[in-house]
Amino acid sequence: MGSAASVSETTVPDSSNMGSSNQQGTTDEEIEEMLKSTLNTNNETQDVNLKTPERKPKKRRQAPEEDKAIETIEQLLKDTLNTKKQTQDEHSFAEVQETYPIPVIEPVEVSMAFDTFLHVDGSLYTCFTENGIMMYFNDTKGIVPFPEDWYSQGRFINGNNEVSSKPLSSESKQMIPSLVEDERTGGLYIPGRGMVMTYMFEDRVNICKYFHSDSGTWLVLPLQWEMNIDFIKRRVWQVKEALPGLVDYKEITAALRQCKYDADAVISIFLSIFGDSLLKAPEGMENFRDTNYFRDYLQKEQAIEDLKQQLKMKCNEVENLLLRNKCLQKVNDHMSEMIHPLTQRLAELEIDQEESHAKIKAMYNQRHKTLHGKVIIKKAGSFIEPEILLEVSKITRALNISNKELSSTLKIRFSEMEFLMKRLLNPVFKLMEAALSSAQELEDMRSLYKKEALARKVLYNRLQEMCGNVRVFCRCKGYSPTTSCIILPSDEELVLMYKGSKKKFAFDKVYSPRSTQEEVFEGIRPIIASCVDGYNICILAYGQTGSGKTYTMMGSEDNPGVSIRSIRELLHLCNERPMITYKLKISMLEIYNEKLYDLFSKIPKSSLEIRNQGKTVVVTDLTEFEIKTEEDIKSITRLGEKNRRVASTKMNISSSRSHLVLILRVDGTDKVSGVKSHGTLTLCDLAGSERISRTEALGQRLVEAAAINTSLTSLSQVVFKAIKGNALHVPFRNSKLTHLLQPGLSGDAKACVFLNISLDVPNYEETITTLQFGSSVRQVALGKATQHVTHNTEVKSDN
Ligand SMILES: Nc1ncnc2c1ncn2[C@@H]1O[C@H](COP(=O)(O)OP(=O)(O)OP(=O)(O)O)[C@@H](O)[C@H]1O
Repeated sequence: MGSAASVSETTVPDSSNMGSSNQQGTTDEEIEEMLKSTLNTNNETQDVNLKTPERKPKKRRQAPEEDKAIETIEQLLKDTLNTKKQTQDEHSFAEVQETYPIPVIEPVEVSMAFDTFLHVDGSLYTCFTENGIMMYFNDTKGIVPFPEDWYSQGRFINGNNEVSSKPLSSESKQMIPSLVEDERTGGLYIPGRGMVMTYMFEDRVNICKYFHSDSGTWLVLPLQWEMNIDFIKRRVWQVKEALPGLVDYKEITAALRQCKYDADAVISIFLSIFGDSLLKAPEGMENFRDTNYFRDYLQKEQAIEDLKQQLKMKCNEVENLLLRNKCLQKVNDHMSEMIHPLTQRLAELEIDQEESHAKIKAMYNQRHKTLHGKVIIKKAGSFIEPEILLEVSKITRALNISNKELSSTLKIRFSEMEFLMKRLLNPVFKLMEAALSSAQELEDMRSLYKKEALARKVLYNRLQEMCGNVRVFCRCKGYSPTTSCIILPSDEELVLMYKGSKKKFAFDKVYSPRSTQEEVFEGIRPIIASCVDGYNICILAYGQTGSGKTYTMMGSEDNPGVSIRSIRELLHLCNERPMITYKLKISMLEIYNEKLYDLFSKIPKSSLEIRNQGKTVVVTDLTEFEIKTEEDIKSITRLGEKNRRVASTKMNISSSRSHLVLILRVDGTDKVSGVKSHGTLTLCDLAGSERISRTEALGQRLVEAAAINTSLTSLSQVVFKAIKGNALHVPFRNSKLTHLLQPGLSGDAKACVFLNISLDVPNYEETITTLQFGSSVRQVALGKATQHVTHNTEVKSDN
């Protein structure tokens, strides 16, 4: 804003006028800088004067004293600087002053009164009165007379912010001296405005600062920047709206800053200064008259921002639409692909339809022609209504279509099947070839198997033959070192000592009293296997009562004997040969008093008859049970033992007085070769062999003993001796026992005899009898064993 000021010679800078900070402690550099700036200011003033030639003479003319004073100061400063350069000393300004004291210039009351003229167009001019003529500083022309017509086009403002249509300087002269005396008064040349007086007012204002991150401090915001703050913008706009005559936003912002950003205060100040002239916009600045301009600008800015957002959204939408379009394009392509065959089909159908129409038309025409002879047809009763004809034609068409579709589907299916058949044919051929070769292989293996099986049997029996068809084992019971009469020097020898004499016996195996049931069974296990191959086997236990025959043959449930183990072994062997189907049948009988009793019979004591059937013997009505499992063995033997007649004697109350015979028939059929085999295992627990005199039997017991003796004597003296002597006739029928055992004791069988003896001296007589029996049996050669096999259901036996 313009301000009235007076400049006198006293305002020339000196130490006292440089501001409080320059009074003390100012360095020489600072002083030098200050002096230079003062000089520059003067130079600038001169420059300005040079630039504005009109002004120069006026200034000289107006203030020769001032020029003189300036020259003096200039000279003084130059001298000071020169001296400083010469001495090169860093003396303080005070020292310099001391050395070169500045001459005191008496203040001359030469003052100029400046007024600021504010033109309605918003321009500010500095005016002053020279020789009664109002002059002003023109930026281009320099100092020129104040135009008369401007008086009505603006207002004068003095230092007290008083506004008038006439210059006020003369009126405000009274206050100038007071300002001149004040330390806070200063002068400043403003290009285009001239020399202005400045005064440091103390006032409290709001200051808009910004944070300077480099220095970390708050700095005052430059005016130009401050104008861009929304808060300021709104207030500027408020002022501008109220005073359209104001065109300088910077000026308004500065005023706002001074008035603590109170827009109303600024408006009132401007109004008080410039009056009503600011209420309308200056000519040529109509745009500013539009009070809504600023608001519009803000609104437009906002609108632009909104539009930008909308544009962004639209862009996104367009992008989405493009994507969708792409997808739709794909769908469209796909549909087009699908439509193509359909269109073709439609064209075909249309052709069909046309053909059908033509046919119908032809038929209709035909019918039309026939209608002329309607009477005749009607009479003939064969007239067809056109509607029916049309319906029939429709159905025919539909049928034709479905027929075509069906035939095309069938064609496709046929081609598919043909393709599949072609693919399958190869593997099928390969499979057939493989099956044929497998069948061949199977056949080869079968014949090989037959050969192998036959060879195995032949070899096995050869081995058995080499071992002998009759084997005698001796099993001893009860041993006491004091009372024993027997010594066992080896596994196959036995020495009987009595009254100083020694008798040595040799058998296939001698089992000591410590031998277990398992060990005893192991001795006959190889012979049992022959039964499965179709041989007759006979196992006997011979010995006096209580010598352990029943123990050896039957044993107990927990510790079974030879019979039970043999049946188990047979069962096991049968199951081991899956290529042969076996049937294992068991019967149990006893021979008591030369009579046979079926121990499985439901009617006890029924006597059985023995009949010869060729080379074999058959017991009539003998009960047989099939054995499939071990459980069967247990339950069946339990049943037999239950029925067994047991009579007690003096020597052994649990001793049996009958011969117990178990007969097992093993019938096998080879699944591969069809060969059938028939083997028999006869297990016999003979009755006690003791002498009658020792048992002291009487009555019934004596009859029993006599029967037992008969059968045993027959067994030892008749059968084995006969075999040994190669007699032409063997009297098997002398006793029921030898008759029943005939198949197992004949030349084609294999026999095992267990001699059960007691080692105690009191049993010496009976023991030696048993051992002699065994020895005589061992001498028997049974001849070559014969296998009972049937080839192709034909029975072959070479007895
Ligand atoms: N080797 C042995 N080890 C242990 N105990 C045995 C042996 N031999 C037989 N015995 C036992 O001796 C007793 C008589 O045996 P066992 O009944 O077998 O004789 P036996 O010759 O069958 O008589 P019998 O002719 O009167 O039937 C039985 O209690 C039996 O358990």
